Amino acid sequence: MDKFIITGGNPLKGTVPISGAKNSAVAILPAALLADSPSIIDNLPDISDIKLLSEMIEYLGGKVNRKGHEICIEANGINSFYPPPECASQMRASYYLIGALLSRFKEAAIAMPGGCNIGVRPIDQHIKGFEALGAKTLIEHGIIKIKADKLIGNHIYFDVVSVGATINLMLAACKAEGTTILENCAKEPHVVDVATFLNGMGANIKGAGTDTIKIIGVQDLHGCRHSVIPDQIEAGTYMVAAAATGGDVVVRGIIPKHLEAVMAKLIEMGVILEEGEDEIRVRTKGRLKAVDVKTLPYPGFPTDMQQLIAVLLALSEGVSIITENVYEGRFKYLDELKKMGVKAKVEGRTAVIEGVERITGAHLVATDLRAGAAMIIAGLAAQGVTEISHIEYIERGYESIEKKLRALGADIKKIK
Ligand SMILES: CC(=O)N[C@H]1[C@@H](OP(=O)(O)OP(=O)(O)OC[C@H]2O[C@@H](n3ccc(=O)[nH]c3=O)[C@H](O)[C@@H]2O)O[C@H](CO)[C@@H](O)[C@@H]1O
Ligand SMILES: C=C(OP(=O)(O)O)C(=O)O
Repeated sequence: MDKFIITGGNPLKGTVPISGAKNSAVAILPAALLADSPSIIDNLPDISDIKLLSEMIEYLGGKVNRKGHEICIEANGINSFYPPPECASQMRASYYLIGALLSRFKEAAIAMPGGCNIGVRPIDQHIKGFEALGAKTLIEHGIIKIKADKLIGNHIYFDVVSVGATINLMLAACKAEGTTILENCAKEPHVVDVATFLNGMGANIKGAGTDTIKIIGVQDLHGCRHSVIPDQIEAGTYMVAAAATGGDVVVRGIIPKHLEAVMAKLIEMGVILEEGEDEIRVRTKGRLKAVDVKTLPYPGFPTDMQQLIAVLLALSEGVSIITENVYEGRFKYLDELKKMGVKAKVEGRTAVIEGVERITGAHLVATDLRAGAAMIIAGLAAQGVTEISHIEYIERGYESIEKKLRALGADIKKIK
């Protein structure tokens, strides 16, 4: 089992390139299965979720050819609709194979998705949507079996704002007969990115990025070229790491607009930000101030940044309150951080964090992707040595994190 060993105390300095967005890329690969000719996707992040998804597509009979950050996907050879359950259950985004296979082949059988253990993560809204298009579903022995004679457009209202359900229904509806209207949709940048890719393939999707998406079904989709948008959560991670270590870092290759909620909170804390066209410079002067944070769907403060900003709040002056509105189980990591001297109390969906002046290195277990990244930031800001195990969670979503941090002057190494 690999571990990260971090000796804290070095302020991060320099420029860090941001990779393609995990949550966009994991939907775009399944979307490519809808086309009857190859698609070429670039700016693909080199992360384990993408490797696993590529393996599942190959297992189904698709051709996947990856060179660095570019991948070519050809789906005409697909002859199985049953990805290995042990793979599908390892990651959240395997649920996009349901929408994609249903759309093109009218059939799929997929293990219930896994992903970060951050609370209850049902997929009832996905299933409600598929059924509204005419599919029949059966869940047996942990496998979702879904079939349709044909898919017919419908009016679907989501009871909760869900990224996964919004994207999955775009996948399922874009080749359905007639028009589908999706209401109460997620508006995250990755929803827009997937719609852009599908429209590039010949789909007719309007309104992605707003509450209502209209999809007029088309018969055929063709492959196209697409570049994945930058990962705003990876960018936010390095921004917080820069601030937590009192560094001076330029986060480059990003879309600053996607980070507005994160920037607003950092500015409120006293972080100095300079925004360029595709970059943000992050610096600090003196101790940061405590602030309250409430997570919300986009354009609100992203839940995926909650664990990361918590480390900064833990080192700030005063008491901060975090309200986690998306996942009720996303505070487990605070128990690990307490080993470093972090002061926090959790009650339901609220965490009260009392800022301390210093934290100290400890042996920590990464409990999920962002928890692991938060532990890295804490280790970089702490006095002494921090050891983090179960880093496979971190590698699900961060490309070469230790190399990028080392290039910024961090003392971090990966050991077997
Ligand atoms: C692969 C991927 O893109 N993962 C992201 C995606 O996860 P994911 O797509 O799983 O998250 P959703 O947006 O669907 O979940 C939002 C909320 O809706 C609830 N819900 C969701 C679907 C459903 O059918 N029923 C239901 O009740 C969930 O329990 C949660 O409380 O969006 C989350 C919210 O921004 C992010 O934290 C994840 O990083
Ligand atoms: C929760 C996350 O990922 P996933 O939905 O893939 O588990 C995340 O990216 O923070």
